Amino acid sequence: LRDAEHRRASRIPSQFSQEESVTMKESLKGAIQIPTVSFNPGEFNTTALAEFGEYMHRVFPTVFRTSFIRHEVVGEYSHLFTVQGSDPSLQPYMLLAHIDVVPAPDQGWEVPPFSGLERDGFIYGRGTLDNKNSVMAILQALELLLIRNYIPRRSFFIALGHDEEVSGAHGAQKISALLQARGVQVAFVVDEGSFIMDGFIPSLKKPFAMVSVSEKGSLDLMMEVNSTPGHSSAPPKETSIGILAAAVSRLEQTPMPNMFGSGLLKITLQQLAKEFSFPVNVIFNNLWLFWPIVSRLMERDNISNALVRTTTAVTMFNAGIKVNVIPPVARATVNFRIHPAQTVQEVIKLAKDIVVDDRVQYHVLEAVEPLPVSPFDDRALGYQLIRQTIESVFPEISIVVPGTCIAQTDSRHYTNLTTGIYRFNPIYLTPQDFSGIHGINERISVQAYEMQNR
Ligand SMILES: CCCCCCCC/C=C\CCCCCCCC(=O)N[C@@H](CCCCN)C(=O)O
Ligand SMILES: [Zn+2]
Ligand SMILES: [Zn+2]
Repeated sequence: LRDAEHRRASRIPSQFSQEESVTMKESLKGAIQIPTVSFNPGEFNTTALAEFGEYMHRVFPTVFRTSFIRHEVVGEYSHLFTVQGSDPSLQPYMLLAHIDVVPAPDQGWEVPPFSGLERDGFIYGRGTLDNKNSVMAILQALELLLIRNYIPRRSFFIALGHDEEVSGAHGAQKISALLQARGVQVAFVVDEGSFIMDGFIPSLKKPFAMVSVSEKGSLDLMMEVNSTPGHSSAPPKETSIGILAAAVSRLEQTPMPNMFGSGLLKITLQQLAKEFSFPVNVIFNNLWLFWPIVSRLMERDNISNALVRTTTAVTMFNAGIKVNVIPPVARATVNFRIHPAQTVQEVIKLAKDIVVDDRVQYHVLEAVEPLPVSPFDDRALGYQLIRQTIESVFPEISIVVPGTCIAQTDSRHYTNLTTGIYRFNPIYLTPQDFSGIHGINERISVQAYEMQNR
């Protein structure tokens, strides 16, 4: 297609037809109803994952029968689509999303977490934000474009992992190795991991788009205390549970150092400065002077605190076998999210220096270093394309800033294919929405989902 024709053919109209709107939201609901839960590394709901594969064929028939799209199943349940563009001189890019979700017990939900029910303009359910919205929106947009005779100029890949929530070892890692073996290099990758932030900074009323150009590392550290079991009627002064509880409490009470001065956060705030009125704009423009006060303020809130330091979350604690038996062993697992200015080894040392108890043994279950910073200057193709796309789809958004993703994403498995790794979901997110991710009442507004399909 010539350029003008191509532009005409490839454009999705700003309004979807009534029928398209209904189809797209019903398709998302159907996806939520398939419980593709990842429980532990290597422990997935394989029946649901297989069903999800069949479901995609059913709701996106055009994607699967288009001659210039190759579909491959990788690692049994992950999916790789290669969409061949008309201009082979352009380096391809890649869109990522994941099919699996974290578990969701029914308690506390307004509607059952795998019902996909709609209430007051929202679709509820596990995966509506993390991350079946992206899986479905990417394929839905492609389906609609293909129906409108779209042929892309630039080739691209769509990689849908099935075990992101437990490591990505069977999905993303295998897809990345497969593409590397084929000699593929991509211009950039776009994954989940950031949003249009709405209400995250109290003095900023206007939402802003944050594209994550880096990602915190993580460390799952299991701490173990052993003690001699015996009759609880003649207990020792401290049990393994007591010793471990004290160690864990010291970790919780002693936050890791504030790293505000090192890293991207200063750039994020400087770029945001013009969105604020006096005096915050002056403060953000002069962080060399005001950083001590700003870094203190950021510590007050759980989300902004996660941007200034390595966080410590005690997520598992197991001990005891019977009420009248002194417990032989107590184990706790601590999940650290490592600030990009620190390393795994530094965090292990800091943890040991805080606990200072040689009765505690440490076992590293999983460790990932923080990710490098992807380019976000004027010549960075991926960043600039994402920025321009945000500005055109959301004209009311006046600023796009680079940031750091506080969670982990599958994109970390693709550093062998590109240096341009960007994390952004085109959705408005409030702090309340954020609490639904891995929490209760995860939901997406029908309107926001429709926008994600543009
Ligand atoms: C001054 C700016 C304030 C901005 C505040 C930023 C708020 C951050 C908001 C959203 C980030 C959410 C990211 C959602 C992605 C979730 C991905 C995820 O759950 N990944 C898992 C992977 C586990 C892999 C096994 N180790 C995870 O990180 O646990
Ligand atoms: Zn996710
Ligand atoms: Zn998640």
